[in-house]
Amino acid sequence: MASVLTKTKRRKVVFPTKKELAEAMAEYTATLSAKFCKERDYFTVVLSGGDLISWLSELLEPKYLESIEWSKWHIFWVDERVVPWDDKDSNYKLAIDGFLSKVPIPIANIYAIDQDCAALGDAKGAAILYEECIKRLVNRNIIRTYKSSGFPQFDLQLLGMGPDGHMASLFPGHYQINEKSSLVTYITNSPKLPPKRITFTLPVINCASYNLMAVCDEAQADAVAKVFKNDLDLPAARLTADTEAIWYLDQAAASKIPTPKGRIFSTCI
Ligand SMILES: O=C1O[C@H](COP(=O)(O)O)[C@@H](O)[C@H](O)[C@H]1O
Repeated sequence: MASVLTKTKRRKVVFPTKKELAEAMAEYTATLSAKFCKERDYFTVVLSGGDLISWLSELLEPKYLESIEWSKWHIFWVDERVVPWDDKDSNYKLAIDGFLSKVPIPIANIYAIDQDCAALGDAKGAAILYEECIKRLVNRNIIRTYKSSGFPQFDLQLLGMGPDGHMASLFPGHYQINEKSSLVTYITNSPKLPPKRITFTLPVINCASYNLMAVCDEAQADAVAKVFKNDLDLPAARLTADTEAIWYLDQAAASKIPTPKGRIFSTCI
């Protein structure tokens, strides 16, 4: 598969509180769910780990729980820690406990890291099997492909960023950020524990139709400011999308980005 870089501009919305950010993220997700379920009968959603999962609980409000066509959702992970499924560090466990067990998405539509590789700590094997899983779903037309490139195109990815500017398990200064041909790669010396992880590669991440990056708290403010100064040493600064790459920030996370005076909500390109 040839590598692809899309060029959608980065946009941000700053919310006064985390709660308002979470509400907007739920509304954004529900709107896209309606669009894609209507257009193609499937909605492919990619989750990350971290704080994001707790914010997703806004989707458990009755207005969403009752209206979303959950049976059409297909769930993937942008990155996963290579630990047993029931380990406290597992992104799968985090999402199951905090969100997926509370919505009627068919279990067959939830595509976790291979259970045996996870239990054995086999990062390379897990990456190979996850890539094969994605390719099978492309062949079944559950996942679309990006134009003529053959790269998978997910409908919506919900992403987070660490204080060092990592997104998914693509870390600053680590070679995985430069991978151009694989769909899924792995790392065995992640600077953030646990050390073994698998991750979508940048071309896959940037092929998604919609990428929503949600970041809260002051600990991330320096990294957010660097992203908005286009410091490409930070993997998160390389985030684009086919249709929209949008950053949802709370005021603390956005506090070091210079903004015009007197605006609480700001949107900039
Ligand atoms: O390790 C990880 O960190 C990032 C960021 O997490 P956050 O708690 O700072 O939001 C997360 O997006 C990624 O999926 C996870 O594996």
